[in-house]
Parts: sequence; C-alpha cells; structure tokens
Amino acid sequence: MEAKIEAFMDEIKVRNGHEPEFIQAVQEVAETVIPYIAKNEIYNGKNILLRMVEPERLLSFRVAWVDDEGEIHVNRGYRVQMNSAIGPYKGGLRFHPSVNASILKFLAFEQVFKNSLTTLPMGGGKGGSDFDPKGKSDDEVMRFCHAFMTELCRHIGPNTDVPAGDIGVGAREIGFLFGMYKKLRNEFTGVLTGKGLSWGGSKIRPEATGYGTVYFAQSMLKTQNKDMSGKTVVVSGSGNVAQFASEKVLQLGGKVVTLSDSSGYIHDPEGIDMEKLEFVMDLKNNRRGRISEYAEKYPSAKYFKGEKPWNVSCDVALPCATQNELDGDAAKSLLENGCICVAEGANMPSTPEAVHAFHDAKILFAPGKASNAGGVATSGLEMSQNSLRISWTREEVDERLKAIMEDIHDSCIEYGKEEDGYCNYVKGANIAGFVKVADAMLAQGVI
Ligand SMILES: NC(=O)C1=CN([C@@H]2O[C@H](COP(=O)(O)OP(=O)(O)OC[C@H]3O[C@@H](n4cnc5c(N)ncnc54)[C@H](O)[C@@H]3O)[C@@H](O)[C@H]2O)C=CC1
Ligand SMILES: O=C(O)CCC(=O)C(=O)O
Repeated sequence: MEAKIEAFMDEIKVRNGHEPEFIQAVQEVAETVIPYIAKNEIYNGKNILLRMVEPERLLSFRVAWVDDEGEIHVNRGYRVQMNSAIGPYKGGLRFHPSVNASILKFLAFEQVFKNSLTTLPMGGGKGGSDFDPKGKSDDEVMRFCHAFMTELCRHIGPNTDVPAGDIGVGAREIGFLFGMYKKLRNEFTGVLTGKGLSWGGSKIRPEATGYGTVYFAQSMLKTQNKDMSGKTVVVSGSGNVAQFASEKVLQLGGKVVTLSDSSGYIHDPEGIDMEKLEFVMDLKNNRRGRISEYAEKYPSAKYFKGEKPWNVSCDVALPCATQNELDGDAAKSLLENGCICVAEGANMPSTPEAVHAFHDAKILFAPGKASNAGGVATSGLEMSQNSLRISWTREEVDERLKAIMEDIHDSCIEYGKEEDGYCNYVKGANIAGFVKVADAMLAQGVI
C-alpha cells in the first residue's frame, strides 16, 4: 500500500512541483483514501483520485486599480474551480499578500471534501488575490473589489460558482463585490454568500464557522462524557472564526485565555469575557488594529510579540488563524501541558508532524474540513433561502447548523473508527467526503 501511495504522490509532485501546500493537502487525503479505494472494487481502476486532484478550471487574471494618491497598482486575481460533481463550485475568496496558486489549490481541494461532508449539494472552489487590505482605506478596498469583480463576474453565477469570504474578505468586501456583480450582470441573485441581512444574507452566517467548530468540539468531547463547561481554551487568530469560536466557548461555560494575529499573541489568565471579546471585535472589525492593543487595555493580559499561543496550558485548542500555524513542537507542547482536544477552525493549521503527534497520543483531533464546515454549510443555507426568496430565523438556522455538525461528526465516526475504538477523524472526514463525490463522478462518466 505504501508503494501505491508513493507512486501516486510522485505523479502529483511532477505535475505540481512548486506547490508545497497543495502537495501537503493531497498527501493527507491520499494516505487515507488510497487504502479505501483498494478495498472497494467500484472505485478501482477508475483513477478517481487522480481526476479529483486536477482542477476542472483554474483562472488567473490581472486586477488593476488606482489608490488614493492616484497611483496605479496591479494584483493577480484567481478562481480555482476544483470539482462540480455534486453541485455548483462553492468556496471563499482570500485577499492576502501570501495568496498564490498553491495556497488556493490546497484550499479548493479541501473545500471539495468539506462541502461533500455538509450533506448539501455544493461542489468545491476557492479564489482570491495577493492584494493586501491591511492599511488600505475603505475607498481603496472598494476600487480593488470592483476591479476584481469586473473579471470574476464572467465566471460565476448562482448555479455555476458561488464565492464567499475567507481571510481578508468579510462583510465590507462582500458588499463591494456584490454591488459590482449586480451592476455588470443586471441581476439580483444569490451569487455570493455572507451578504448583509437586508440584501439576501443569512442570519448566523457570520457566526457559523466559529460556532460550528465549537459544536464539533462538543460532539467530540461528548464521546468521552465531557463537555466545554469549565474547560480552558487556547484560541489562535482574532478574525471572524476566532471571534465567534470564542463567543460560543463562553456561552458553553468555557474560558478562553488567548487570541493572536500575525504579529503575536495575548494571554489573559483571567479569561477573555464577553466585554473583552466585544473590544476585540471592534478592534479587528472596525478599527482594524493589532491584538497587542488588548494588553494595553487590560492589565490582566500579557502580549508575546512574534510568538504563537501553543505553550499556554489548556484543555482544548482551537487554531483559527491560518495554515501550518501549529507545528510538531507546538503539538508536543500542547500535549505536555494536558490538552485533550484540538478542533481546527482554520484550514490545515496543523502541520503533518503535529497531526501525527495528536494521533500517536490518541487525543481528540478534528481536521478543519470537518470541524470548520459550519461556515460553508450555512452559506449553503443562505443559497437555499435565496432560491426560496425567504429568510429563516436565527433559531432555525442555528438548529440546522447544529444538526449538520452532528451529521458530519457521525460520518467521521462511521468511516474513522479504528479497531481499538479510537476515532481517526482525518481518515473519517477524508473517506466520507470522498465517497459522495466519487459516486457522483462515476455516475457522470469520464468528463
Ligand atoms: N470565514 C469563514 O467562514 C471560514 C474561514 N476558514 C478559515 O479560517 C481561518 C481564518 O479565517 P477568517 O477568520 O475568516 O479570516 P479573517 O481575515 O477574519 O482573520 C484571519 C486571522 O488570522 C490571522 N492571521 C492571518 N495570517 C496569519 C499568520 N501568518 N500568522 C498568524 N495569524 C495570521 C489574522 O491576524 C486574523 O486574526 C482561515 O484559515 C480560513 O481559511 C475556514 C472556514 C470558513
Ligand atoms: O462559505 C463559503 O462558501 C466559504 C467558506 C470557506 O471559504 C471555507 O470553508 O474555507
């Protein structure tokens, strides 16, 4: 089996040699899915996984825009349309200087499995730009978003491809993007999710990724007759996912003691309560400041410049910032300090070494494609509401979100439980996600 996986990965590396994040994401899937294919006759000899790792379409385009001083800038825009076997392409847009084809292909590939797990009819895609919204005025962000959409609008549509937010793309950017799409296409449709409530958005969408991550962690803890109440929780990031994961932990009686951004982290041993979290939300969403300001405002907290929060002792860790932010040493430190549960809010935040360490220690570990699927699932619910031209209450959406997260947890148990009773959620999520997409691809023939 090892030789089979190696031969497959060799082929992937030849074709995608300069794309380390994409290769990392494919390797993790290959290790669990290739042995499953070997045992299941219907998938044999069909090169299904080889077809799944090749994007159906990869678009790259120039985005030229003018800053407040009148200077012209050029960025690169992308959309990776990875797989549409079970529904229109669906996945976020990321605006960050690190964005390149490798990062977007890894995200789009993960998205295919994640969207399949949600039980909703959504294919997988991802897009974005190397544009950095940090330090830009609202007008500059608007001009960039408008320029980006003048090209993207040709390739998306409510039944074709439905983008949403990701790092650097929140409510403000979705508004600017939607406005330009509507103007150019002369249609008001659910072409983007994460919209404002008065123009087609769904209640709970902003909260959904963070809330869903904590619902998933609750389901994992429940398998050991434990829950979030009284747990000390380390959270990384301080953006959309981190904020609402923290809020849900507080609502469930847990104590959040850290938050971070790309410059460092804050540790508040007294706990980040709702009032302090509201300060962070205003700091990050409106004033667009740095997390270090938290320690200036609250003397109970200390700021650690240039560091990550994984040395802080905790019961539960929720990495909610970005890919590969938690490496093997960080995992070791979490384990030594008593961590029993890790649920990824971000996409692929744990390196392969960290994942192996968690599995060797047999702690509860959920990969992002399972635990952070609540965001895109609620985007799917936004699409349904748009199609029906109705709007569900907060309670209705939250109930559906909870049910979907429980369903995903059940699927992971079904495909991931090992002989000794330990659940390998990585294996469970990969195989459960694969089966639905593979079956659809088989039914649709070689295209
Ligand atoms: N927004 C959503 O609905 C979903 C987001 N995700 C994932 O969650 C993660 C966070 O996304 P959002 O909260 O939406 O973005 P955001 O833009 O609201 O926040 C991103 C956070 O990550 C931090 N960050 C960015 N680069 C970093 C770095 N190099 N080192 C340390 N911190 C860094 C930022 O300071 C910020 O706190 C990403 O991995 C994203 O792909 C996953 C599923 C859905
Ligand atoms: O809501 C969506 O369509 C996208 C969410 C997303 O980008 C993700 O799940 O990583």
